[in-house]
Amino acid sequence: MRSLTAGYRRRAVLHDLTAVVPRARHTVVMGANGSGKSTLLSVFARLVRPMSGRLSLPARCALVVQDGPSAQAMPITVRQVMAMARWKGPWRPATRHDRAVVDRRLAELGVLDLAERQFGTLSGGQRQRVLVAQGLAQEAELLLLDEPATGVDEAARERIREALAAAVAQGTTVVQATHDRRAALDADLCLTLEAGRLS
Ligand SMILES: Nc1ncnc2c1ncn2[C@@H]1O[C@H](COP(=O)(O)OP(=O)(O)OP(=O)(O)O)[C@@H](O)[C@H]1O
Repeated sequence: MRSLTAGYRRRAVLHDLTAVVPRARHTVVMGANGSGKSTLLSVFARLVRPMSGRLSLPARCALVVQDGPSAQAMPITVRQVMAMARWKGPWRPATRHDRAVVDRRLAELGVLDLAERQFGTLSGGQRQRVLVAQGLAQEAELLLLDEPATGVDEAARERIREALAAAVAQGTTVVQATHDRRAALDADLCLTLEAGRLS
């Protein structure tokens, strides 16, 4: 991104950001509440359009949003949440390969045994792991995660760390917004936002 400015309606939240996010590496975005981390991920996910500046993005990206009431209210099973990750259109049913990818990702995050459960009945940490598995199952070039380790215990956090490291080793570019200093230490690059500017 070069001289990137973005925000909502006419109000800029991110100001004049210039940085290179390295391909097939793990980048973390840190900063205080309201500094613009989620907004930056939304720009990368093409949900928020830049007001000015330049941005070059890979074709396919996946976004793991923060768990919240709307996710919990979905009346669907974990397996159906995962099916969304592999959805290719109404006339293209899931293949054996799709099912294998889903099972592998659920197992990787330690939640395969929850596959038939209603998503909304899981604990917060279990839902969070399913959402990370859903992001990974999309096999996108760019994987964006908004505070994926919020509310998860140390063992689950470790699973998420390992799963993201494995994805990076396989060529995925991972960008993660986090308040977790440990995640920042493990990352290849740390972008720090202060009131919408890179510091
Ligand atoms: N949909 C929206 N419409 C208008 N303003 C928004 C919207 N989303 C975020 N903002 C504003 O943009 C600014 C940055 O918010 P953002 O959610 O990007 O910060 P953050 O660093 O992710 O915060 P947190 O650590 O609390 O998740 C805040 O002032 C916020 O009020």
